[in-house]
Amino acid sequence: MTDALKEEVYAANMALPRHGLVTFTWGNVSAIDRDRQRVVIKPSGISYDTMTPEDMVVVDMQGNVLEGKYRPSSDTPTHLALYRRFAQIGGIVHTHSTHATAWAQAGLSIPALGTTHADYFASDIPCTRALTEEEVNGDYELNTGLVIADALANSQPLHTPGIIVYQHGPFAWGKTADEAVHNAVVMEEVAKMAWIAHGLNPHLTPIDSYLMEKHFSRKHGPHAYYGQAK
Ligand SMILES: O=C(CO)[C@@H](O)[C@@H](O)COP(=O)(O)O
Repeated sequence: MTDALKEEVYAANMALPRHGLVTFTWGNVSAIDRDRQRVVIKPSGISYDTMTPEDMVVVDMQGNVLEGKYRPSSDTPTHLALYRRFAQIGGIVHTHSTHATAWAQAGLSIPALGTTHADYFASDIPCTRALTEEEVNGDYELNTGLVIADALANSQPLHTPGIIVYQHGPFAWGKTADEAVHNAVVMEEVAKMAWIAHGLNPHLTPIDSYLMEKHFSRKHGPHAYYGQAK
């Protein structure tokens, strides 16, 4: 595996504590080398304080370790399920960032309420359904990826590059690991803004579709975004 991708994934993982998105060893970032069908991901349970680029783990698309002295992140099957389903995705982030996780625990999608949201996400940030007892007791991480993929089935995943898994937490993605981290930071910020806005005005309404279209299209080009009421 080229060391460049390990360096990129290492730098993206180190951005998680820097942006306050993780505590202890929570969270993980990966990136895919689609030409070689390999994924580089954070090692499981290793402190960000001591982590190095050489600690990044390289796995094949079935999750077999190809390089690395540590176990790959416990969420590796979730990352792989998304890479297999969505060819546009190049990097994935999972965190337990406080406000996005709170919306996940409440079972509520993060509503699109303003232009900060609309600059990055073309709709509400959906909350998945609950996993069934069988899905939880089976391969939980793989089933989490499949539930996310099903929730995104009718959308362009780079138009809303994030989702919250019910009673678990946020996953974000992008064309690169760095873009995925950027989207994860924005997701946490708009989750916090939406929580505060709801407290200020429980009767607030979603962003108007023409304002959503104006902002998202300005950054991402014309698109048929989806999901907004009105
Ligand atoms: O969500 C969880 C655990 O619930 C994991 O993302 C978190 O503990 C990080 O695990 P890894 O260190 O990536 O194996």
